[in-house]
Amino acid sequence: MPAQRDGDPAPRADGRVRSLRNLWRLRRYLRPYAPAYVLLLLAALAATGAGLAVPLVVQRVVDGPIARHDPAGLLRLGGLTLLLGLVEAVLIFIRRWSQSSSSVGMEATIRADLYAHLQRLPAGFHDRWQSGQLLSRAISDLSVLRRFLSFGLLFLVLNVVTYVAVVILLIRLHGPLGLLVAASAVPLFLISRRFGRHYHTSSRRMQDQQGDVATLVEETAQGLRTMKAYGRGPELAGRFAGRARALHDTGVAKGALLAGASALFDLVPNLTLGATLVGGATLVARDALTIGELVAFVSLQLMLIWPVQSLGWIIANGQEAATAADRIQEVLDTPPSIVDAPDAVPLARSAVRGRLRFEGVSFRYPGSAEPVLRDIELTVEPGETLALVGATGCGKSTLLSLVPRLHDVTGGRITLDGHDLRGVRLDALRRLVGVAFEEPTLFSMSVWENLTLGCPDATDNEVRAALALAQADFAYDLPWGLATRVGEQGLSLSGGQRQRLALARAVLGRPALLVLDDPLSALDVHTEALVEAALRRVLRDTTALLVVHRPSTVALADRVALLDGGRITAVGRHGDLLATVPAYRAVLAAEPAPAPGLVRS
Ligand SMILES: Nc1ncnc2c1ncn2[C@@H]1O[C@H](COP(=O)(O)OP(=O)(O)OP(=O)(O)O)[C@@H](O)[C@H]1O
Repeated sequence: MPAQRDGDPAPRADGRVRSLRNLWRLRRYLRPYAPAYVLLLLAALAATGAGLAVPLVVQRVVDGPIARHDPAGLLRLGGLTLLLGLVEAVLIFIRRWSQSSSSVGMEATIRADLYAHLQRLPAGFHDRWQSGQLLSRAISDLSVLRRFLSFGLLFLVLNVVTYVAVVILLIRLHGPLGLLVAASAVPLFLISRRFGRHYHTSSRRMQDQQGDVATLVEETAQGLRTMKAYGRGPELAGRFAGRARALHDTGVAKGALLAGASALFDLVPNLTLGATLVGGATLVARDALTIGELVAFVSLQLMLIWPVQSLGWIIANGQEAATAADRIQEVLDTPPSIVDAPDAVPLARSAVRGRLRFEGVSFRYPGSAEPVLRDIELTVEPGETLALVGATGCGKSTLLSLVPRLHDVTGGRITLDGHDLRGVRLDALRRLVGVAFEEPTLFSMSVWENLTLGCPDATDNEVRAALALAQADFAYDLPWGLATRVGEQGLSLSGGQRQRLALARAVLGRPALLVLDDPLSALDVHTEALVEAALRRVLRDTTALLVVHRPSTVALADRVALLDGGRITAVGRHGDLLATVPAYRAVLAAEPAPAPGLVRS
């Protein structure tokens, strides 16, 4: 669910139909398992048939060998009953075995598709969606679907078949009594419809609330240190308790709905059984029915109790699965907006000189009224290093994010050696561009894997050179060297260490374009000087765009561009701008900002 829709959703009137349609759309995942499903359905139906045959054999035992005192006949029919029981047990084993392997396989395939799709979705999608909502869809919604595919769906088919078969047998045994049992389907249908409607609303609410709780737990785990430092534990605990209580209340309401429906599903077959017992006994007294037929009738009717009683659970499971399918399709139906154009070209590293041009570039975040960037005209020549300077929040990181196409421009175009970036294959573009963000994210994998993320075939020497450049040789001294697994988001490393690893990752493989967001901000003065000296060597023959906050880092750049109010208001050498542009001086030297109009454009 997008972040804006935090809280209880308001299910729309057509919600149930849409959910069921979404459940039906997942049938493509069933296809590879069709043979297994046919096998398990046949096994289940045969097992039900064997089970249904038992009361009919019992009828023959009562009316035949028992009435006629025939021990040989009793032995024969007793043996047949035993055989039927054995066959039923074997068939149930086959059903359960093939059922669990198919449903687990389907769950894994849907999860893999969901994960692959999440990766294809642009950064803008992830900005809007809470990660807990995505987590709960990938984990708990898929488990609900697995349960439905392995039990709910099967028992829905099986129970309907059992119900119809038993009713036909009952009508054949005694027409009027059989029709009485058949008539009990009417109240069952009405109860099911009403229950299904209410349960759908509750289950959607509960699954969304589970996502909200997952989001809060995830945020708390990530921001634990900030939370503790500010002593906000009790407040967050209060917020968590509120959401957990809402989830609990929905769960209780859902449970109450299921309990009410289950009681009715229990009552209807028992009332019908009472009525047929009275009617059947009367018929036996009038010799219109044999005792054996009555025993068979009642035994068969008893076989309806479980299918009807389980109806509440099956409907609940089906509704939850439909809601889960709805929530999963909401993600799968979001089209990846940043994709390869049909005629996209794969630019090879060797063919790239590295002339980067922003031509009338504008950018507005989805849902925002105002553009963050307007009419950006900027050229970075091959091998040149251009620093972007500007007040906080003026759009520097946004401008950088347009180069590897994390977002697409909403106006104008960006070209690399004259090629519009949207016409370059994404995989090629992302190999050409080395990126280090302001917040250096490391994944919970080894240092080596983190470093070679964009360059999986890097050699030992290349990695060593990148680490040396970023002054990150400390990685070799970690307990297992480069094989050391860094914790979630690299939290076991200091901010400066993480930043140096992220810088090494960006420069590894000598990309044609380097895009660095304040790459030295977390380093001490001494390390900064060392990294700067090494970086200067790399930057000599790489086109680079750097976001810079500190005057010391500006020294790395050949030219500087000042971003102000979403526009480039000055471009030039650091010394020149410092001397002639008061706004530039204000940003870098913490002088008071000049009045508008004094800025050179
Ligand atoms: N995902 C987003 N959705 C909507 N608005 C955003 C998003 N990310 C950033 N913004 C807005 O865009 C503007 C520019 O943000 P950006 O991060 O590019 O600024 P910045 O110059 O890099 O700031 P800083 O120097 O503090 O890092 C800000 O007003 C910010 O609120």
